[in-house]
Amino acid sequence: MLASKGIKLHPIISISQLLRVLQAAERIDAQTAQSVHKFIRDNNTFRYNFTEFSPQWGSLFAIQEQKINIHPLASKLLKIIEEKQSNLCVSADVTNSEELLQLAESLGLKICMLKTHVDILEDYTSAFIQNMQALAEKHNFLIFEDRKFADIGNTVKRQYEGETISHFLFISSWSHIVKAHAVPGPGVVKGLSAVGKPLGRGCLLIAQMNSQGVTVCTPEGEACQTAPQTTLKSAFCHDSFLTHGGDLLGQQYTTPEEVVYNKGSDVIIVGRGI
Ligand SMILES: O=C(O)c1cc(=O)[nH]c(=O)n1[C@@H]1O[C@H](COP(=O)(O)O)[C@@H](O)[C@H]1O
Repeated sequence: MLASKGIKLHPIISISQLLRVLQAAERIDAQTAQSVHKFIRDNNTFRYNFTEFSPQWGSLFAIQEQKINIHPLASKLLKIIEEKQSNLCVSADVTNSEELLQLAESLGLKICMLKTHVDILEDYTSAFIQNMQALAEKHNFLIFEDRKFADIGNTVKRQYEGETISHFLFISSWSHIVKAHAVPGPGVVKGLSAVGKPLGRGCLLIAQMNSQGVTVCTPEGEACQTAPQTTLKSAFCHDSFLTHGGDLLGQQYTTPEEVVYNKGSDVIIVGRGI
């Protein structure tokens, strides 16, 4: 009705955010917030074009449907998503290896991938890696080390095969997938490929980060095209984050609806929200 009068509405805050703010300011109690949430859920008249969740909306599923060859690891990921009916990747940004293993044990059955930042672990050891690999095997998920490589080919190659912080990380020896910024150009993929391809590893190229004030945006298609055909290609181009809002350090979240329905993401990454 408003649109017919030339008035365009733009949301500035979601009801969930509003409830969080009111509750934090002690203007409403938890019970009221919960009952409003329930009311909205039960009376939601907005419907997407899709009637129920289906991972087939993702770009990888579409590529697979067209019978185009995809990276074996991407294929494995799709299989896991289908088998487990889960496209959830948990980002376990903890600093203690025991805590990380516990997370992997308790969430393992429900996720398709576990994303790690081993460079923030205070007690990284090779025994920890072996335990993590055993859990990935047991619960059928992929390990995705979020080492965002962003340098010339020769440097990332060395970082990927070795790299020491307090211990040698040897990321290529245990992580099924790693991440790289597309910004340095094809060299970064070539460098990673030299190490990862013989091991059957995959690489996700970041086209654009979600953080506030982000300055670089590589068009997604372009980012993927710069990956040479002969090297390991990006396993998927989209990833995103659950819930609205953010944090005080520039993080910005979006909703599963937005990332799966509107952007066609294959996988949703969720960290602290879990
Ligand atoms: O590459 C990422 O995973 C990533 C890209 C991006 O644009 N923004 C982003 O937050 N991330 C990662 O996603 C995770 C988000 O964690 P939470 O903010 O706790 O959900 C962190 O591990 C970030 O490193």
